[in-house]
Amino acid sequence: MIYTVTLNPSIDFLVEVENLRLNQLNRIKNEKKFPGGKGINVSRVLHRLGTDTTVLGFAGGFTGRFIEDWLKKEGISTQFVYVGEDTRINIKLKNEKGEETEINGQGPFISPDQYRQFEEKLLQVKPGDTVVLAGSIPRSLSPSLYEELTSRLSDRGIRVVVDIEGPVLAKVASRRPFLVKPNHHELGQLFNARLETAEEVIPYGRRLQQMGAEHVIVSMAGKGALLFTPKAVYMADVPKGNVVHSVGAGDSMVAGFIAAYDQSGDIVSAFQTSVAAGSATAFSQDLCRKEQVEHFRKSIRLYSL
Ligand SMILES: Nc1ncnc2c1ncn2[C@@H]1O[C@H](COP(=O)(O)OP(=O)(O)O)[C@@H](O)[C@H]1O
Ligand SMILES: O=P(O)(O)OC[C@H]1O[C@](O)(COP(=O)(O)O)[C@@H](O)[C@@H]1O
Repeated sequence: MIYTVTLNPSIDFLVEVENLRLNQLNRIKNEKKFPGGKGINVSRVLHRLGTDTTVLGFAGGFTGRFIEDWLKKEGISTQFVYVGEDTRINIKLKNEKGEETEINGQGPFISPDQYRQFEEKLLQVKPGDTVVLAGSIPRSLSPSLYEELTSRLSDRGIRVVVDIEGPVLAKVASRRPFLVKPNHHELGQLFNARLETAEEVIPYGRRLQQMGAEHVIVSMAGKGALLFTPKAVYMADVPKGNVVHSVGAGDSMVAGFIAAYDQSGDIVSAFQTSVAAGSATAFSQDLCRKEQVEHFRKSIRLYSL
């Protein structure tokens, strides 16, 4: 079973505004609401790809109910711990030029007792299961929580995948997760470097892997993606297409990789599916669908570097 952890879920409020002007009234041209948060997106894509998954995390108020109801309708099992304040709403704003601006909320307060309830549920996982720890850690919880959970779970034979930005990423890498997936900007921030090209990314991807992560995927939006395994480095082209909204594209990569690896045990082929899923989501309003992933997968070329 693949368990995803979203400590800070969200409703993603996608809005399109033409000629956005500050200090004036703007009207929305198109709007959509989706359940969001990295682990939740991973589970939604896993489910679409036919892989069993359970969502863990915290949910509160009317926004928390919106997410839980949506997942239930899609047939995805959830084990949320309920909290007193509302789950956050994240604004994803797109203008007429296709530029995307994100404003993410802080999220509700989690009490020590609520955290204990969550941990009890999480620690029921068994050797052979996969746990995805993804997205920001709420301010009321320990910033070292991902590192601690990665060590505890990995030591028990559980495959741990982590998607987090900031200094926590380096600390988590040293606890030997199965996979980490920063984008090139996040990787650059970690090492205080400006990374734009694959050549620039490669030494830093290697460094992150040498810190302890078994596999590293570095996505570079429309410029391709890199996979670092213990034996080799691979580069993938991304398919060309019209980007509708890239929210959840990175999460779809994580889901595509896990779903394909779960089925085939082949890392390189899983990377191909991962890129196909990322791009299929970027080319969609909501997350990708299985047929799209299968379609794009065929056109992705891989190079061993
Ligand atoms: N312009 C684009 N064209 C094709 N694919 C894209 C584009 N932007 C994003 N993607 C797909 O989404 C994946 C993740 O995008 P990226 O922006 O790097 O990550 P994140 O969503 O984590 O910030 C890419 O590897 C690619 O597969
Ligand atoms: O927990 P964070 O870092 O605030 O990120 C949450 C946001 O990330 C998302 O999961 C999207 O992530 P990606 O675009 O990187 O795949 C949104 O659904 C959500 O609003």
